[in-house]
Amino acid sequence: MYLELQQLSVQYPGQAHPAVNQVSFGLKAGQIGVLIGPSGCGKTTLLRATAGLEPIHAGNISLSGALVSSPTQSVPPEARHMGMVFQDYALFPHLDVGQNVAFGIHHWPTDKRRARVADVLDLVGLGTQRRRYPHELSGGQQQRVALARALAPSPKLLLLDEPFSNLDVDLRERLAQELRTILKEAGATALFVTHDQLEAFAIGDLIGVMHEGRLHQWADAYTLYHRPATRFVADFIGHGVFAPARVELHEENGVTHKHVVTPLGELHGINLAEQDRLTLGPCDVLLRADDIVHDDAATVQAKIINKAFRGNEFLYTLQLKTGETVMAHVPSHHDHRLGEWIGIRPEVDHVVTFACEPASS
Ligand SMILES: Nc1ncnc2c1ncn2[C@@H]1O[C@H](COP(=O)(O)OP(=O)(O)OP(=O)(O)O)[C@@H](O)[C@H]1O
Repeated sequence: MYLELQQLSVQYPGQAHPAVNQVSFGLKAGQIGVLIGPSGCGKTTLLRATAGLEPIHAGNISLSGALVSSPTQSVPPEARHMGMVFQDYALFPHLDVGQNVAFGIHHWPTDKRRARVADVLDLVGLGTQRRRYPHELSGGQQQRVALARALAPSPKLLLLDEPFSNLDVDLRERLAQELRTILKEAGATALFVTHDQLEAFAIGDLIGVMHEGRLHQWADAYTLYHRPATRFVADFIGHGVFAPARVELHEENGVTHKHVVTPLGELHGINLAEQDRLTLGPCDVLLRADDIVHDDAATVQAKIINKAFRGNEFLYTLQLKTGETVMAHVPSHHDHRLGEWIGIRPEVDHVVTFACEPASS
């Protein structure tokens, strides 16, 4: 691995619990990793430890085969050759765009420096803005200047901490796509922190979900969504609910299968690898909004108790006769009223179950 964190723990003085607790993951050169999790889960602390800005208490961090952090050894931040981009663009207001971008390479020979500034400004789409000052630029443009400045010295690793959080939602989504393209073109290895899933999905090759200092899962977006390793990940990523269910044996044509009995009916056709993972008996099954199909012919009826228009579809919150609540994505031409009963059936590609948890009061 190019960047490797092993059993990393960081604890602030006077705090009862570590802010980062035994976290391990790796990135290959050129990969983009994203850390996502609720406020206070330890994302920024992990990023700062990687940059060498926080001492670590256990474990180690290595970059490009060299140890940069351990409890007894720490390469100073400036010697790690990492670039950083934060949410406040931190541009120098009295320097123009070109001078801002040249800041980290001021010791380079003039010709080489000019060429590099022009290259990275082109890369971020600001090739014609070199002479402008930060206050003459939009927030999105300023953030691209900050990115160009961080990329200019060709850092070994780029660290980005919620760089778009001061920007409006539309711009954030566009910049997230652009950022991925720019980083891939630059061949940069990057670690990005956000609390926004869409941003994480748009940017990351690998995404780590953190909660209370722990890394619950480190995987690509598809796996996080379809194979969440913990209840926390299942809950945090995507819309869905846990419904009480039972894994039972079922015989058909002399062959025994496992199937899952849910309040919406039985989930059949579970592939063999998935069946192996299922333990017989009671469980909670994850039902995502896209696992529930609206079907007038279905035997299970549910009452619409909430609906949110999302352009091409509605997100309906539905209550079953048995009292459970599920969610469903339904094409937006099926515009039903609140309180109406509609037919639904499960169409689950990946069955995800967890051990039962007592219902919270
Ligand atoms: N300098 C500090 N001293 C003591 N505790 C701190 C310090 N910085 C952060 N913490 C605590 O460490 C934990 C992790 O904080 P951190 O800022 O890493 O979380 P985060 O996931 O980045 O949150 P956010 O999304 O709100 O920025 C929190 O409980 C926080 O209160």
